[in-house]
Amino acid sequence: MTLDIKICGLSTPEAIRTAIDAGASHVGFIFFAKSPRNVTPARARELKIEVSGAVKTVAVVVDASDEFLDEIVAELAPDIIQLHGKETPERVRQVKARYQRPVMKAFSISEASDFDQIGPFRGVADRFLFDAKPPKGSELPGGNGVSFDWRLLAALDRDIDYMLSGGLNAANIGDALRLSNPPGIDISSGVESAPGIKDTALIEEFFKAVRTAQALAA
Ligand SMILES: O=C(O)c1ccccc1NCC(=O)[C@H](O)[C@H](O)COP(=O)(O)O
Repeated sequence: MTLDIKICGLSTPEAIRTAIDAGASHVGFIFFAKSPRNVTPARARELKIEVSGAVKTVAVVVDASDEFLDEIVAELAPDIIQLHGKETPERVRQVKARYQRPVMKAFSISEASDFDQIGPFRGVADRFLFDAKPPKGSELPGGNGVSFDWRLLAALDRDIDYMLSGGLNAANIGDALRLSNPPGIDISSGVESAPGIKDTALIEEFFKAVRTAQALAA
């Protein structure tokens, strides 16, 4: 099975090129004003020029209005919309219908019972993204660099398609893959030198660690 790898919160052409050259399958753009990774729809359109081949663009939004999503879709034309707020199954349905694109719904996980939330979204969202619960006081629902217990994923139905997210980095991705064997992984702050600043050496190091872990598992 091919492992999908999403590098999220990209905001420079250099970081996008590095991520794609290293083997990213997905690149994510954050549309959330409070985030250090925030980009405007117009900036995302410029950055998309760097995205080549089969690499998919992901628009990450938090409880976004139709007006804002209209602008993002008009500018970026993302392949996937990632809903990272408190969107309901009905809202996921609306977004899919209005924009005719797959939706990845994010959930915060800290214990096994947190997976109960996904029930009403099964067959509605195209994919899930399982992220860690934000630390107390964080203004960001994602991009916090914290992990949850990856062993919890072992209890999930095998037909659930998801990306593992939250606090991944070159040092821990080997353990994460070994313990959860996910269909996809997602990383943001683990390849940054400071909040919102992607580091090309850390991106390359992350992919190297992924490839090493895959070779060991083969
Ligand atoms: O990254 C952000 O700033 C962000 C802000 C608001 C909503 C979602 C956000 N990130 C979504 C992602 O998909 C991140 O890659 C994910 O939370 C993992 O981040 P990290 O723990 O830093 O690897």
